[in-house]
Amino acid sequence: MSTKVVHVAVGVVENPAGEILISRRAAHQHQGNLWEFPGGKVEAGESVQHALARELLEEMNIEVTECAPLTVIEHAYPDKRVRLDVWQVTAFNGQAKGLEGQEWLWVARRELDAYPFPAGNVPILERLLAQQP
Ligand SMILES: Nc1nc2c([nH]c(=O)n2[C@H]2C[C@H](O)[C@@H](COP(=O)(O)OP(=O)(O)OP(=O)(O)O)O2)c(=O)[nH]1
Ligand SMILES: [Mg+2]
Repeated sequence: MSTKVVHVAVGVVENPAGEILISRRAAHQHQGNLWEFPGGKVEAGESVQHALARELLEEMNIEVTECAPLTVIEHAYPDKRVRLDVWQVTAFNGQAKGLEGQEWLWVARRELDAYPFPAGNVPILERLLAQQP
């Protein structure tokens, strides 16, 4: 396996109803068919916050206006290492849309564990479930 770590900006977007935005990875993608928090690779020379804003706009029509770092997770899949730089998006403009044709949903926090996510997401899910009032 390559020792290169893929740096990924990941957004946990919460709406005023307290629901969280999840989307489904396409079958052909790495960790295909699993659910994810929208986001994508940080490009060379780009800040994580910029990548987060760019990816959420490109994938979900969400314009980030307020965000805060939540956690950073390093995970090695059999074929790829990732660093998930996870941000909580607490304010945004725009209506969510699957701009890449992907399925997406607003989900109540306590229902997040009903959706299959990549193994690297386990610590994020634990954090979010622990945060609920
Ligand atoms: N966006 C996102 N990626 C995740 C999550 N969990 C997880 O392991 N990943 C992994 C899967 C991929 O290997 C990588 C993200 O890459 P990506 O395919 O979304 O990147 P991208 O949006 O820039 O897409 P592309 O243009 O390269 O196809 O991080 C998650 O919750 N959200
Ligand atoms: Mg992506």
